[in-house]
Amino acid sequence: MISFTKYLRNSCINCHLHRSFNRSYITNRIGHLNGSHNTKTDVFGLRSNYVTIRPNFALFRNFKSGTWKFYSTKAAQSAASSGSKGKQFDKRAIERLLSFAKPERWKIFGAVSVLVVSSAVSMFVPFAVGKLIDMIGNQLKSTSEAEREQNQRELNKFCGTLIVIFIIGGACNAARVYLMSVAGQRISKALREKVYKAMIRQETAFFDQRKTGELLSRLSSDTLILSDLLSTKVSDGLRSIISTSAGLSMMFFTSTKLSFIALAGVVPPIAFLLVVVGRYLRKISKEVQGSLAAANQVAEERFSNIRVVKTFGHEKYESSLYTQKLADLIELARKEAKVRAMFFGLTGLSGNIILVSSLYIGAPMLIDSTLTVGQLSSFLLYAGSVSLSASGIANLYAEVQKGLGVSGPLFEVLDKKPHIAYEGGLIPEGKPQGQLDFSNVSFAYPTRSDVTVLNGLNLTIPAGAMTAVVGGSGSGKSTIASLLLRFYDPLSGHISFDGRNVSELDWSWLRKNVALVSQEPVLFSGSIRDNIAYGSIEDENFCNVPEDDIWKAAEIANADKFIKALPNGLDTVVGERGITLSGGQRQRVAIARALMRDPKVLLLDEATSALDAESEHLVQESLEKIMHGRTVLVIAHRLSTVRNADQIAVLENGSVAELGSYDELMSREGAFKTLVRLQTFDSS
Ligand SMILES: Nc1ncnc2c1ncn2[C@@H]1O[C@H](COP(=O)(O)OP(=O)(O)OP(=O)(O)O)[C@@H](O)[C@H]1O
Repeated sequence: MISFTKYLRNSCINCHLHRSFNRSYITNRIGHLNGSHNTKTDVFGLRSNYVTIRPNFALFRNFKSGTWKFYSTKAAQSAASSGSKGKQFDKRAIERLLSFAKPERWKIFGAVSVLVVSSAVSMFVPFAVGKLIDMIGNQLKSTSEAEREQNQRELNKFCGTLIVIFIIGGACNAARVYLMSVAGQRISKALREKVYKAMIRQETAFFDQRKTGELLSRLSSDTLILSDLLSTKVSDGLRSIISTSAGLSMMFFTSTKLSFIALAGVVPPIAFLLVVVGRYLRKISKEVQGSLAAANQVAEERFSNIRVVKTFGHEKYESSLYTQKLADLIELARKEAKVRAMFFGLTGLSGNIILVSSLYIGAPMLIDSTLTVGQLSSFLLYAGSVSLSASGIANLYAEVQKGLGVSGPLFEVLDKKPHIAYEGGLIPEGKPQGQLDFSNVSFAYPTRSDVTVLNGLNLTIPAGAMTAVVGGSGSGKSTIASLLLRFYDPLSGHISFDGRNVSELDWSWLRKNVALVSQEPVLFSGSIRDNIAYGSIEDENFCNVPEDDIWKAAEIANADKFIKALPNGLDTVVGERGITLSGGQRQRVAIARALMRDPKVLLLDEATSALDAESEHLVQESLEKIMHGRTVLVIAHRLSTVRNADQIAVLENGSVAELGSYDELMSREGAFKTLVRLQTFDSS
């Protein structure tokens, strides 16, 4: 892998992506063709990414097997245009889609069984109508009273049988709809569960690279399209297939000659259209979903930051932005509608052509008595029903193409293995001490890989002591906390906890022992009780956390008094992101939440910087109470807060420029003193 990376770096000198090539870039989607960016990663229609390393060759990586292969780019492109590998992808994708329906197989089997019965009943109708017409004709032609009575008895008997058959058909139809919609709901639930699970386990970089609206769209609308396809659409499609086959058989049974003539001119062009339009619909459906996700993204982001919108009075602008996104969506939907309309118009036209030509050719057959009026009527009704159900098949085909278009991005999420393993890893025995070491750590954010944030950083954070990290804005102070929590992994070097590389440690063990209280803590929209209990490690569902423990944490965090003063106490609902609490109250609830797990290491990302003097005092007091016996790393944005630190590290150009106590650093003419001077000057 390393030699390959170097090879790419050397061969793609114009491209910054390849210059900063690393494993995650290869596994993420990059497509370069002949030196230029090409975002069409699915050249083979397979789950593979490719990069061109010479004008005539492309390198592919198969997502599933993880293997790399060389292909000539020509072969790759012709394979893509011929769609040969695309068919392989279709087959695999369809198999995979069907596997989602597998747990509901008995419901689907039941639905298909009743579907066969209800379709048989529907197909019986034209035959019955033809027979009724002929029976009524015989009745009219009856010459004697006895013959008329006999014909009437037969007619009554036939009508009675018909009613029973129709009741059975109706009941079967109702059962089919019920079973399929229940199955659809359950498939949708299972799909959403799977996708949500896959998403939430991804590393932080995954969320940096994607927008919330896009993820929500995948979760809600894409899964709905697929479950609808696997239940209702498949069931309707099957009904159409059965009706078409039965209708065609009955047409041939009624008159072979008439069937051949009527169908020959219509079926081939329709079949051709079906394929062309289906492929187009698939492409456009993917675009429609993408556009819908973009519109959702705008709404989601604006609603969750509604105060910013209100502060700047940009309601009008935001409305027009959303309207613009909807206009993009409508434009695509209009294209889709046009193709669908053309297609269904043509299928309708073909149905009418079949009807008229059958009448035109059938009339002489009535005259020479090779066909009765009843038979011709049955034939016409069968032809009508075939043309209707054929458009049902076309619809199924279109829906399958749409589903395939949607399934690609969804499968991508399901298949994506998080770079940072969620489970497994080492769980050290005994009580942790809490010593942290950064050894030669270099780091760049995955979304901005060409900007080095930490550059060979070395820092030891002794157990049980307080270390402060200071530095200019954007110098990487908060990044240190993110790396300690393994939101990201360093590009090189390593971070250890009690001498053990954190990348080897069990993730949840690490999270139990390292807690973060950040500048602007976010609470969830439940009650204060729920929010504090969220920090507990004793109870997985946080419902049975003892109230005493919650009060104890609240007391240490100086939150107990304000909670008691609220009419609903611990059960006060805090609103989305804790919006109904003041900044200081939110901060103290967040401290109580962190305390619930009694962490050995406490990361304080300037927890008091956003507060007024009184709140700051309360929060500071609570922090001092909880620091004892823990390793504390304070990420300080204001230098006045670091006087009590055992050591202060000054960050500059991604590494530690100075290290020492407050007095030591102030006695030198160094980076820290310059920072203090700047800040004193600023504040004066
Ligand atoms: N998720 C991210 N993706 C890409 N770049 C990021 C991300 N978070 C931070 N950065 C960049 O990394 C650099 C260091 O950011 P960091 O938040 O660690 O700085 P800081 O020292 O804590 O700054 P401040 O004191 O202003 O909070 C900045 O240039 C910032 O723009």
